[in-house]
Amino acid sequence: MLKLYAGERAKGIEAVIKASKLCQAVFNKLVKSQTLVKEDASPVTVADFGAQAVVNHIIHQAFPNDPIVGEEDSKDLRENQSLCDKVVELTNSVVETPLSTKQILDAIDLGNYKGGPQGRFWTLDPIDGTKGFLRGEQFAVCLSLIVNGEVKVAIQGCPNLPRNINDPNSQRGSLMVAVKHQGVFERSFEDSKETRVKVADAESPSDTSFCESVEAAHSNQSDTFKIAELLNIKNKPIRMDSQCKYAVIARGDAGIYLRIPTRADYQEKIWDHAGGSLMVSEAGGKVTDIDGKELDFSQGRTLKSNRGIIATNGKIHDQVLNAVKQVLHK
Ligand SMILES: Nc1ncnc2c1ncn2[C@@H]1O[C@H](COP(=O)(O)OS(=O)(=O)O)[C@@H](OP(=O)(O)O)[C@H]1O
Ligand SMILES: [Mg+2]
Ligand SMILES: [Mg+2]
Ligand SMILES: [Mg+2]
Repeated sequence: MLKLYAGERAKGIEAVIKASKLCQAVFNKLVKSQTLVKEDASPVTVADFGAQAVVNHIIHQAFPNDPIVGEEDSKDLRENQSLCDKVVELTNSVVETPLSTKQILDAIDLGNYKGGPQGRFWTLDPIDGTKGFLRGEQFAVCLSLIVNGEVKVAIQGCPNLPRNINDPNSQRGSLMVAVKHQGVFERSFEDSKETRVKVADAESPSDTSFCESVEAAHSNQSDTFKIAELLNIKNKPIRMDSQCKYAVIARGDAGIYLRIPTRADYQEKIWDHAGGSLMVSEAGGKVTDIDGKELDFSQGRTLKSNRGIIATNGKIHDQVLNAVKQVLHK
């Protein structure tokens, strides 16, 4: 008998592999001047648009009734012909049948769904960690399926992630695949052989290391320093862009991922955390916000009822949560 969500899992893998290839192609011939800067000061490149067009097109063909909550929209492309032409060329280099400009812009805008508590929808971050992507470091193509507010399927392509975190020269490229109640698996982009992964065994925070954003604006690094000190963590933090941090927790490379808000008014986006939270919980870990509340993906495009993120191997979650509360409530 076919497993639950087998079709969604397979299509998701196909879409994320194609989008990841597009991102790598852009990186290899990237000209910095092609980068636009959005209002929220996060950069967006032709690869973000192209990857969203590819994934949305493939998902929409396979599941025409499913809405999509995607990070990007086509507004900037509709106002910039040369940028638009580049996105069209790139997209058509990875899809099977060439698409018209209109089809590509419309595919990008399929990502305009508002989300919410009922029914099923996909959420896509075509490139998470755009800044890492531009530096040739970590980024991820993140796609998940949410049903009645619960994340059921997560596919995350991490083209630059070393398979062995302690060996930067080890093979790069990790594709993480999780389905609720079916575990989380890692594979390469070329070979479909999957290996089940699980979180680290550490019983105490001091036996592990923590990871956090490269960008000080995304997580308060002076607070995380104090939290690590309180938990007696001697290892240096692993600073890494993107949801690759969740993959690192799920694979057991680190025991803690902290994302401590730097501004009271920032609402985390669902596409930045949906896939990662399923991966970590399916690997045996735990993900909450900094108040210990479960992440609530039924609130629309953002996690408006949560503040910040704590992801751990599970066993040490309460200890980490207590330390976070102590430091933040001082
Ligand atoms: N102020 C603030 N606080 C928290 N998060 C923010 C903030 N501003 C932006 N973002 C989101 O951060 C996403 C990238 O997260 P990372 O963990 O990769 O950050 S970092 O690149 O390591 O700095 C990034 O995702 P992408 O835009 O997909 O790269 C943003 O959605
Ligand atoms: Mg962005
Ligand atoms: Mg993101
Ligand atoms: Mg993004």
